[in-house]
Amino acid sequence: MASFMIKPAYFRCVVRTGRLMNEHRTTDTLYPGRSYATEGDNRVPKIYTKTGDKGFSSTFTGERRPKEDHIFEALGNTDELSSAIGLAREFCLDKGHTFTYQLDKIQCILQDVGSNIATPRSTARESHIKKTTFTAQPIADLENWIDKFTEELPPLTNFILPSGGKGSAALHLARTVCRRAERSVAPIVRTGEADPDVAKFLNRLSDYLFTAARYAATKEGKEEKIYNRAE
Ligand SMILES: Nc1ncnc2c1ncn2[C@@H]1O[C@H](COP(=O)(O)OP(=O)(O)OP(=O)(O)O)[C@@H](O)[C@H]1O
Repeated sequence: MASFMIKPAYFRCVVRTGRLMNEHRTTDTLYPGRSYATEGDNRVPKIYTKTGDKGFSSTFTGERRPKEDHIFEALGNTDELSSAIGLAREFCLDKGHTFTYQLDKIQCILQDVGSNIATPRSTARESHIKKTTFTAQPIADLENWIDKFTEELPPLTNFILPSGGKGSAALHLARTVCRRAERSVAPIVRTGEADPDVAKFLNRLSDYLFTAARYAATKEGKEEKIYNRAE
């Protein structure tokens, strides 16, 4: 019988299923096609299944694809993005920035992004689609946060170089990873395999990260380096 457990590995495929041990665990790491622990099963599950050793892995729809498939590329980039945001968040927490709750929320949304990418529409059943639907609300949230930051920022008059303190520089780095995630998601969305709002979210997220980086530098009173053309 198929059942599910938590796997704290690097990519997190969010599966909302009635078969979960705890219904509220909607952002846990769950993998399709696995034999997972069920309620009352006290065995300590192993993190490795070895099923990926030959260079193939599974989509949420159960397809086996080579690890260099554009789906795993996009999943890896999304995962890297969440890690980069996690690091930036730590630096921002150290400085007492009040917007870190937004980074928390974004990391959760990135789980949903991953779930949507991991569920190619061509092989998805209705139940898969239902569990991995991506909504447009997070895009509106990002726009709202960007607008609020912008109200407090000096206008942009020069090219800004990644700088402005550790939090700011880390947010800039996350922005560049976000751009890569966006590039890798583009072909998947174009072929109709993932939701267009996923691409839209990533596009808006890089603007958010840019603005948040500037905001962090401003609040910390740190100088943002600007581009100077070499004479
Ligand atoms: N190299 C990778 N980059 C990005 N995503 C991956 C990669 N490998 C697997 N995935 C995705 O992440 C999910 C969980 O990763 P996991 O490491 O469990 O996969 P695996 O390599 O197939 O299995 P195992 O590590 O147990 O042999 C997979 O089901 C797949 O969707």
